[in-house]
Amino acid sequence: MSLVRRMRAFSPIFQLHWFLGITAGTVLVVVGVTGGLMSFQQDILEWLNTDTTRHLQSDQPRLPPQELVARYRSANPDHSISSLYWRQDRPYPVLLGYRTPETTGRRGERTLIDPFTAEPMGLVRGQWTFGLIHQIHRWLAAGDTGKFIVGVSTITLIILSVTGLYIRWQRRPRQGWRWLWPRALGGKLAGEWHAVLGLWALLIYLLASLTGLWWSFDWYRDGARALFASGAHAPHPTLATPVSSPDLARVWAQIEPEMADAQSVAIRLPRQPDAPVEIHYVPADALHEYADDELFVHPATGAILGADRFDDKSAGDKLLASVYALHMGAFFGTPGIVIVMIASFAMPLFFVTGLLLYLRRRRMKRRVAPAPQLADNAPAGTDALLVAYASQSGLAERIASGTAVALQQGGVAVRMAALGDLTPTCLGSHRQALFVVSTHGEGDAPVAARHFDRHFCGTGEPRLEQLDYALLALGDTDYADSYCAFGRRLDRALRERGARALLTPIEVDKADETALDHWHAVLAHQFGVASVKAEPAFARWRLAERRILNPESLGGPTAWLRLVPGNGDEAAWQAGDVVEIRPRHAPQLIDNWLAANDLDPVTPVVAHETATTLGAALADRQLPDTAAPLAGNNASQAWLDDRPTLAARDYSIANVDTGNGVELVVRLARHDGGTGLASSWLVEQAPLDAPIDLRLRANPGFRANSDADAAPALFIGNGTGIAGLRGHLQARVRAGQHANWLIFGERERARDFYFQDEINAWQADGALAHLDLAFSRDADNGRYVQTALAAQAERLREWVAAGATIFVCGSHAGMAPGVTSVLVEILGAEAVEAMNDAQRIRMDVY
Ligand SMILES: Cc1cc2nc3c(=O)[nH]c(=O)nc-3n(C[C@H](O)[C@H](O)[C@H](O)COP(=O)(O)O)c2cc1C
Repeated sequence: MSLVRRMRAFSPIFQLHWFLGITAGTVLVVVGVTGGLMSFQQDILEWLNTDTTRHLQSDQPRLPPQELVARYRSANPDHSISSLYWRQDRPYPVLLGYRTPETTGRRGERTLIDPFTAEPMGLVRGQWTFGLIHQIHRWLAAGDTGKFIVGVSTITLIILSVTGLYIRWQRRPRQGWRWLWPRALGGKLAGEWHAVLGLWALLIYLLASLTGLWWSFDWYRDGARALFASGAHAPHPTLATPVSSPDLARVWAQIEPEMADAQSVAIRLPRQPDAPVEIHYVPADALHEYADDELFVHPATGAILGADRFDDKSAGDKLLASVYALHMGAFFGTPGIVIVMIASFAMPLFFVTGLLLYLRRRRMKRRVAPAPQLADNAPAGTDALLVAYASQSGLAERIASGTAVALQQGGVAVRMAALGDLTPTCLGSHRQALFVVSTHGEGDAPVAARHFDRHFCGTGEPRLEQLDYALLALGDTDYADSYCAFGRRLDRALRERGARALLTPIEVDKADETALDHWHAVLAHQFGVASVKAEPAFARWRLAERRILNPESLGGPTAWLRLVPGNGDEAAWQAGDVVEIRPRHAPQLIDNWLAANDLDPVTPVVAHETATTLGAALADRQLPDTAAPLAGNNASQAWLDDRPTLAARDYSIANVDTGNGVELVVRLARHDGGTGLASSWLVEQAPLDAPIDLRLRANPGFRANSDADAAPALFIGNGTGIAGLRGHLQARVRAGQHANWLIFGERERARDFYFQDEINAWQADGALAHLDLAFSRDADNGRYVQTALAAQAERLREWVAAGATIFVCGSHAGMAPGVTSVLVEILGAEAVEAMNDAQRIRMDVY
């Protein structure tokens, strides 16, 4: 079976594993720990009672059984003795079974007596505790209900062991036996330890649970007997002449030589006059300490009437007689007991590491970049204001959501929806709507709204005469031929259907704040609310680490950066998300500009609600070529207030959220006039620890959709596009999703293979099923990622057929259109369109 097919089959098994682990885990922890405590019960009891049992170590001859019985009887004339049991391999009292006229139970009463005096002995210390531990282990100290719960949890342990093995097998690294060993040490690898220790403990858990069921369910015991018992038993002799009172002295005289070096001896006195005395003893060379032989002895003469020896049993009977020894590990001697004990005590470890893994998965799934939450206050029918958005990289969605929340807080009933989730008919049920949409590709709608675009813009039906609307179109004037093309198309289509514009559509070039302020202001006025601005603020982060990834590259330097939130602030994101960073001018540049304009850098001003100096405040403001002469007391402040802030730049987050901040991959942008403001600041100028104004943003077009987790994934990207791909790959590798295929391209393998070690390690561990590299300037491999993709047409078809999602990250110029045309060529335009509609092609291109 190919890897992708295996991955598809794998998911339900994974779900079952964690579901059972979470639900039955607590019971298994209790059963495991109590089982572990019982492993050396005998030794612990002896140790606890050393003062009362020390004399039992003596070499003095012990009283023979008949003497013990005689003395006990004289002290307890109304006790009818039924059995004697003693160990000869350790200092332990004799366990005497008896019945009194009041005894009702089948097993009768038991007491411990001194083997030298027949005086009663109590093993007081610890006995009650172990009794309770035993109760909990078998019944959770809750009778039949507890017994049933333990039984079901034991079955669960079997399923957990088998599914765990299957999961580990599916995720095994390709190389040799390395999957039997954790990849590295460390706290973050809880999952690795969970899997590998689980693998080692697997046989023990299977053994303990398969044998443990013996005591849980009658049907299991009967089934095991039906399966393994031979049915052949030594005949239980009956005496021709009944004996009213056994002659224990004769019996013992007959068997004593055979018992001399036995580990333990049990004598059961007959309850019927025609029954023999039964002797159970464990010979010195027994297979294990529960492999006992049985003798039937004539109660009057001591003659041996028959024997049922462990060695003579069939293999199946031996197995059945060894269930307890197997369960305890005693079947394999002391090392077996120790191993079972360790595995039992390790049960909480599996539960805790499993729970951590589960919580981490949930956290990774749930964590979203901060966006205002909209309460559901929309009444049914037409009265709610519809706020519809179409967003590729999250900006339109965030603006829509901020607008919706602010309006709602101002008392307006609001319903928010993605445009792609609406039908034209659905629009017909609203009287008022706001549209916030961006344009992507070459004048296209964001991917999630393309279906809507095809069916709405152009048909003219149904009519929307009841609808009043306002529209915010996001775009970029660098796309001169298609500036805000989708927004304009939508506006035209709405008007053609008879909808009325509440205001002239507002177009926003490169997230321009002035245009956004205008949008917020007119809406506040239109709906009579105080303010509609609800954009999250930039937070102060810190540059913690920076490394150049491509020293001596033919292209510009590309830096790997790690930024951490300041003041212990919380930050959370999902793979695929982006950060917006507001850049800063180099201090030297500001000094020069201030000097050229004859302004005093230390003039006190207020910026971002903080008192500071003009020089510091200008760091994130757009600087005009020249400043008009400033006069008057408050001139500097008023002038500063009019200076727009520098536009924020988007960067794909290159790592999964582990609480260590965000990682970015930034290339120094070069153009005619020099280097890019933001990139040169991040790559070259900002010193370590420099403050960075940063805002996290959900990136809906590039996050994994809800089905992508379980499906195979193909990652295609070039240059700094590795950032967005790496975030996803890390998330999948951590979640154990190994059906990953990476196609990465840059200039030269020797200098531009970013994250080479990490990628190679994934491949070696089997976490990356395929890796195709395309280095355009390499003599032997000179090609682009789209060429590398075209060369794998067959595999592409197979992966897509298996449900793969395709993630594309990197340049909009060349790479993204090139990849799209190869996809169309290999899969067909219709299939690509269907994949887009199903959100199985995820794009983060720039
Ligand atoms: C690959 C790409 C293609 C784009 N194409 C256009 C375009 O054709 N016309 C336009 O006005 N803006 C275009 N833009 C700019 C986006 O519309 C603009 O960045 C917008 O703020 C994105 O909003 P969103 O994050 O909600 O998708 C493009 C942006 C990218 C990254």
